[in-house]
Formats: sequence, structure tokens, C-alpha cells
Amino acid sequence: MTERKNIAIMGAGLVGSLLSLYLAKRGHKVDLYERRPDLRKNTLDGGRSINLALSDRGWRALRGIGIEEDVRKVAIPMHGRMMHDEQGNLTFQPYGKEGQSIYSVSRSGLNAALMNLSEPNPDITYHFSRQATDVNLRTNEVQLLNLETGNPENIQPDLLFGADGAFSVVRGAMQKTERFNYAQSYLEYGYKELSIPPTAAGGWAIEKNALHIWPRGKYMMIALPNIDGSFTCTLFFPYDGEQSFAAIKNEADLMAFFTEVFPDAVSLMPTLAQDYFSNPIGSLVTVKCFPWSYEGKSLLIGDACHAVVPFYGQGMNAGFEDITVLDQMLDSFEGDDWEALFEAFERRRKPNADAIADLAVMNFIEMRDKVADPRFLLRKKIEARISQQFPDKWIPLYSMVTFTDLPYSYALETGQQQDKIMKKVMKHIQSIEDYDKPEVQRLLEKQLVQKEKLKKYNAAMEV
Ligand SMILES: Cc1cc2nc3c(=O)[nH]c(=O)nc-3n(C[C@H](O)[C@H](O)[C@H](O)COP(=O)(O)OP(=O)(O)OC[C@H]3O[C@@H](n4cnc5c(N)ncnc54)[C@H](O)[C@@H]3O)c2cc1C
Ligand SMILES: NC(=O)C1=CN([C@@H]2O[C@H](COP(=O)(O)OP(=O)(O)OC[C@H]3O[C@@H](n4cnc5c(N)ncnc54)[C@H](OP(=O)(O)O)[C@@H]3O)[C@@H](O)[C@H]2O)C=CC1
Ligand SMILES: Nc1ccccc1C(=O)C[C@H](N)C(=O)O
Repeated sequence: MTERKNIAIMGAGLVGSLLSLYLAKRGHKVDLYERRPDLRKNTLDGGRSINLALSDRGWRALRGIGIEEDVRKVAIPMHGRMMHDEQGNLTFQPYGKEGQSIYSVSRSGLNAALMNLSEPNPDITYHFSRQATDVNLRTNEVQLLNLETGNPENIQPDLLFGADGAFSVVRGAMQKTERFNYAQSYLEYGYKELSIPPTAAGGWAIEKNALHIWPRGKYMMIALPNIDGSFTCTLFFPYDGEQSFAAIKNEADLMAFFTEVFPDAVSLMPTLAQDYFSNPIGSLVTVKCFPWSYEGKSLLIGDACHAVVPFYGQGMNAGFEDITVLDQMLDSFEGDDWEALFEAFERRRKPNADAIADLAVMNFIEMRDKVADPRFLLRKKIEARISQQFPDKWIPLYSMVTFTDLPYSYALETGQQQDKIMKKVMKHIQSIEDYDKPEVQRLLEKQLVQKEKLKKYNAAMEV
């Protein structure tokens, strides 16, 4: 057991709130400082990012503090993608094998559940309406603004965790230190949240157990189900251009556009104009930085050190996995060398954070464009057959990311090798039946042997 520390976490979002439970479990005293008021007392969601897709990495972290079962009760399984074309025709693509799903959960519901878990714990204290405004990394002093009184406050914890999201103030302080690498990159797209209400009977107006996609090449809309029967839709759309946020100036423009490109959705969206003109446009940014810690006194975690665009549905899952990994490292941590611990943590996580950032950008093109292509869907079916036939040699990229805890960097690299094989295989495929052709089987066996050899070679080089 290491010495009990006074720990401050900036940001009581999903990652900060979960982290507090893990740290308190190890006997530390934890104070969380959150810019927003207590969301449990506020029924408004702020109109942004209302639900999230939770998958295996996230579930694992929730299991670690015993909240998995409670969350499952309010999580809606989405077994696959449901594509809507411009005529309203539907195509379904499963995410994985039978029984593998991603889960739609309410962001505020999950955040509140994590907060409630700490209620009986005397070692965890939430301080709401406290905005971190500046951090002195050398002394670990944090300046806060009490947004209720308008007064400044000061704290000086033993350890400081920056879980303050994509626009982190703690990271901002690190950016001013020497040799700190930082890169941010915005997409030319923004997002706007819209909604499909429950039916009059209180049910779901479209298939409940799917993630709906209206792929339109350069842009798309998606919808995730909520437990009250509604769907939260998100339009991912260019800021500028012929079809863009800038081009939709009034209700007539909006209705004409939606009726033309999302005809089956528009009839289910009675509050479309109101939602569209009152909800903000969110920006989409990737943040990469290094290091994530400063002199063993402060550490960034979650979006604060690796904000990714949302297209893989992995941002929160990756942040939760940070906690699982840190907790594993704390298992064998003795003494007081937090600097060594933080450095080992950031070295281990950084390649994986970079990989999921890149995978997320790639998945945008898949979702908005490729899923509308019958050949792409055929390729997915063929890949599922390969994985079925060679389960120990082939896990599809999407499954590695979503349904395993294999490192994201391994998934990305293996996915690239598999992509090359698939391109060769698909030259012989016109229909799913072609999978059994002898030349396809021969090609696959040859390619899989080569892939195994490459894997062994790479493993040997790493030793
Ligand atoms: C549209 C959209 C859809 C998404 N969908 C998914 C999904 O399906 N699955 C998934 O896994 N991920 C998804 N994500 C990503 C996910 O939202 C983030 O990865 C996740 O919220 C990160 O958690 P966090 O706790 O690190 O940061 P946040 O959730 O941003 O929490 C940071 C907290 O810090 C507080 N804060 C900020 N600045 C300060 C300050 N100066 N002082 C004090 N407090 C501060 C904020 O108020 C906030 O409560 C999505 C993101 C977006 C934008
Ligand atoms: N990777 C990505 O593309 C994105 C990731 N996210 C993640 O999801 C979390 C929750 O989302 P949400 O509830 O919508 O968070 P918010 O939109 O409320 O953003 C949280 C904070 O970030 C500030 N902010 C928002 N956009 C920008 C910007 N473009 N440049 C600088 N500061 C900005 C907001 O400032 P103000 O109060 O002035 O608006 C606010 O202080 C975010 O905190 C973030 O971690 C969110 C959006 C995009
Ligand atoms: N939650 C999201 C939010 C925004 C955009 C995509 C998602 C997804 O989850 C996509 C899903 N993983 C998919 O590949 O179909």
C-alpha cells in the first residue's frame, strides 16, 4: 500500500468521476472540481452529445467498480448498423458475431450513476461550479473560479489529475512547459444534435436495437436509441459549401434539404426546425500531445490528453480504458515514485491513443460513404466468414476495437495487414457463395500463413 494522497481531479465528467472511485478504493482522498453545476439537479442536457455507444473496454472499467449490472439495465443493445438510403430502403450490417453489440447509454445518466456511487464514500468530495482557470505545475497549485460566488479559490493537492476534457486547462498549463508536443486538428465538419420522439404508443419509431445511419457520401446523419423511446440524431455536415451548415439559412432551406435527402427521417422529426435552429453546431477535433504528466505531480487522462473525433464511438471507452490500465499499474506500484508510474503509463497509452484517433477519422469515411456500397457490405460478410473459419487467426478490425481489449495500436496494424489480404480476396468474389471457391480458399490459406509469419517476425523484433 502506498501513502495516502490528497488528490484533486479537474473535471467530473465521465472519466474524472470514474477515476475518483478507483483512486478512493485504494485509500486516497479525492476531491473533484467541476465547472458545471451538479447535473443530477439539472434536468437539461444542454442539447449536446446526449447518448453514447458503450462497448467492451468501457464495460470492463465499469465492472471494476461494480456498476456494470446497473448500467446494463438502462443500456440499449445495438446489434448493427441500419442504413437508410435516399428512398428510405433499409440495409442491416451486424457489428460482430451473434451476441456482440454496442450499447446506447445516456451520457448524463451514466455520469450521474458514477457520481451517486461516491455518495456514501467519505473519501470522495465533489465541488461543483468550480472552474480551473490556471495551474502552477511546479507547486501543483490550482486557481479556481467559484462560479456561484464569483470568488477565486486556491488548492494545492499532492497529486493533480486533468480529466477536464478536450479543451483541458491542465493540458493548457503543460503546453507552456518545455518540450511539450501538442497538435490539434479540426475537421471541416461540425455536428448538430436533432431528435426523433417516441411514437404515440411510447415505443421506438424505427428499429430500436440498431445504430441508424443515413450515409450520403460527403455527410451523414446517425441516430442512437434512448430508453424513453426517442432517438438522438446527429447530423455530421460540412461547415461550408453547397450542402453545408452555411447553406441552410432558414426553415424553408432546412425542410427542402431534409425532405430531399432524408425523406424517411423527416416525417419522424416533428421538432426538426426547432432543434436545428436552437441547438449549437459542435466542432470535431483530434488532440494529440505528449507527455501527459509533469514531474510525477500531475497527469492528464481521457479526452484531456487524447480527444478523438466520435466516429468509432470510442472516446469515452478509451478514457475508461486509461483508468483500467492505470489501476492495473497501481496493483504493482510500491513506494512513492509517482513520476516513474506516470511516465510508464503515458508511454504505454500514447501509441494506443494515437491509433484510436486515426481509426476514428477512418471510420467517418466508412460510415458516411462506404456503408452505402453493396460491395463494401459483401466484403464485410466475407470477412465474417473468414473470421468464422479461422477464429484464432482473424478478428475483423471493428471487432478488435470494439469487442476486445487488444491494444488499439495492434488493432490498427493488424487491420492494415488484413485490408491488403481482403483486397486480394475480393478480386475473386462476386457473391457470398464465391467464398467457398477453391481459389479463394487457397489464397486465404497462403495469405494467413504469411500473416502469421509476419506476426512472429514482428514479435521477435520487439523483444
Ligand atoms: C457528438 C459526440 C458523440 C460521442 N459519442 C461517443 C460514443 O458513442 N462513445 C464513446 O465512447 N465516446 C463518444 N464520444 C466521446 C466522449 O464524449 C468523450 O471521449 C468523453 O466524454 C471523454 O470524457 P472525459 O471525462 O475525458 O471528458 P468530458 O466528458 O469532456 O468531461 C470533462 C469534464 O471537465 C469539465 N471541465 C472542463 N473544463 C474545466 C475546467 N476548466 N475546470 C473544471 N472542470 C472543467 C467539463 O465540464 C466536463 O464535465 C462522443 C463525443 C461527441 C462530441
Ligand atoms: N473530439 C471531439 O471532436 C469532441 C469531443 N468532445 C468531448 O466531449 C465532451 C463533452 O462534450 P460537450 O458536452 O459537447 O462539451 P462542451 O461543448 O460543453 O465543451 C466543453 C468545454 O469546451 C469548450 N469548447 C467547446 N468547443 C470549443 C472549441 N471549439 N474551442 C475551444 N473550446 C471549446 C466549451 O466552452 P464554452 O462554454 O465557451 O462553449 C466548454 O468550456 C467535451 O468536453 C469533449 O471532451 C466534444 C466535442 C467535440
Ligand atoms: N457513437 C457514435 C457517435 C458518432 C458517430 C459514430 C458513433 C458510433 O458508435 C459508430 C459505430 N461504432 C459504427 O461504426 O457504426
